[in-house]
Amino acid sequence: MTGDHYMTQLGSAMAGIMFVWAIFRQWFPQELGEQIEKYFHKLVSYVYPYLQITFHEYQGDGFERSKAYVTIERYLSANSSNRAKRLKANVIKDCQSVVLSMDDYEEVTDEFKGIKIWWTSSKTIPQQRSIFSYRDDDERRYYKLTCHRKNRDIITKVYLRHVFDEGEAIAVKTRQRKLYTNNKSESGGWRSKRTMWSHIIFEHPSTFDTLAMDPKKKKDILNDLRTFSRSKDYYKKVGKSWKRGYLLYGPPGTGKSSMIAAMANLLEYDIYDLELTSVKDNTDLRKLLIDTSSKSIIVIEDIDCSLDLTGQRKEKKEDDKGEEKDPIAKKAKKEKDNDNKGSEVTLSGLLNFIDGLWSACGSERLIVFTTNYIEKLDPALIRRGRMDKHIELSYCCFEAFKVLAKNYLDLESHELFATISRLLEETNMTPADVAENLMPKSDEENAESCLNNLIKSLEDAKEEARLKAVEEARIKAEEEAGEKSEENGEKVEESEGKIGDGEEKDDI
Ligand SMILES: Nc1ncnc2c1ncn2[C@@H]1O[C@H](COP(=O)(O)OP(=O)(O)OP(=O)(O)O)[C@@H](O)[C@H]1O
Repeated sequence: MTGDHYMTQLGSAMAGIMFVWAIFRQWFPQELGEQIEKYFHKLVSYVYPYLQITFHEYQGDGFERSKAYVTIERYLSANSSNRAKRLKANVIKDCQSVVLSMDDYEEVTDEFKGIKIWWTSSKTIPQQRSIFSYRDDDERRYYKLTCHRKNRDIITKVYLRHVFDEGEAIAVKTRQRKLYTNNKSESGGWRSKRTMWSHIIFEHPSTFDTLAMDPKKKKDILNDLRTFSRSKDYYKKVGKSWKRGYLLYGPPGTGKSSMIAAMANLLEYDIYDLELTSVKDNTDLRKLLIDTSSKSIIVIEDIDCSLDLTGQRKEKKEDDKGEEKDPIAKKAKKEKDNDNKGSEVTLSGLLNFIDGLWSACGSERLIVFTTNYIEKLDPALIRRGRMDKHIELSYCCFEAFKVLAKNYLDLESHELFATISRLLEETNMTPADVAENLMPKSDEENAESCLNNLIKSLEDAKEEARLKAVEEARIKAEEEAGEKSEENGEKVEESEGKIGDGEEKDDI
């Protein structure tokens, strides 16, 4: 019999004796009972110098699994399950991977700073239960930690912290990331209708490797993001909440959404895609903010179109039919009106959302605004400190094209690259359009034909731009000519007027 096994057996025997004693204790006079207990505990501590800590899967009447239990489960799965003889398999991430954990009544050992720790998995089964009422979820599982009592302090203060930290780190690595969006909740009638987050699994393939942009700019953004994610202590030291604002601006199709996905993939954050027009008012906005988690990116796309944030509300359409008499129809109309009523979020509400007191709840968050028209935004909204980094995503340059050629055609160089480089300098084309041209449309197309397609499109775009410029110049010239002839006309009238005046004078 091994020492470990002896320890477990002895532990079980002690627990058994305690159980029997609890039944018979009532038959003993109180003083005698206390004496027996005192000496029994002395005996236990003499023959059984171990400390045991139990972590139950469910606590009290709770329906949610205890966080400590789940974290320990993850820690043991990663650290000790290879030593357990019987394992349970849990499939995660849509059948993409399997996580193994200890099966019931298994025991594994762990070592921490030279100290041995035993972990056992067990379960309690309710006593009164008919065969028909048996359900697997009636069982209540628990983990039991056993260690030598002399190590009590280091185990309770240091080892358990280590287990929880490691378990949480594993959770971050293995969790399925989510893409949230806000919808109006239908429950509770129109009075309590408020926006709530709903989510799907986030699986966007965009990364900084696939993002086509100036490499220097890309490196700068990567450094900024990595520094941010490592700066928990720094933010605490300077007294700032741990969040950072990014403003992404540029024409449609230059990669703003792709960059947000790449950011989330780099930092392993969730995304909250906030549709401001569906947010009822500032209170609703605050509630949504409170419901976001740490390690996330809160995105407001096309912020310039989201709301009229200058303080003016869109005029409510008047119903021409007049007051509704029927109470049911009246209520339905009221509900409809309420639904159609535009968002009442104001600029100050949004500013509060970004950097007010409430914005500090939760931490490690990026707030990203995107716009096609930076000049339309209120300066207060995008000043540094709120939107810490302004990133312009622009038309495709040659360096960005090289990334796309590598992604789409597996090409690092080609004799046509020189022509493409010249044309990209002369013409504005978005990375989205370049990518579309590089994508083979049939089995007959190869890398060279795709490059030729791109060249043709660039030449067409160049010609289109030339014709547009000529047309604009013509219109401008016509306008100027019109203005001049108007001016001349006025001058002639003026001078005729003067002559007229003179004639009148002469007549007098
Ligand atoms: N910089 C880029 N790098 C790689 N792919 C890009 C880039 N820009 C655009 N694309 C491609 O074009 C598609 C559209 O780009 P994306 O939605 O990111 O642009 P956007 O700037 O967010 O546009 P919008 O302002 O209309 O929302 C993407 O799916 C991607 O395939």
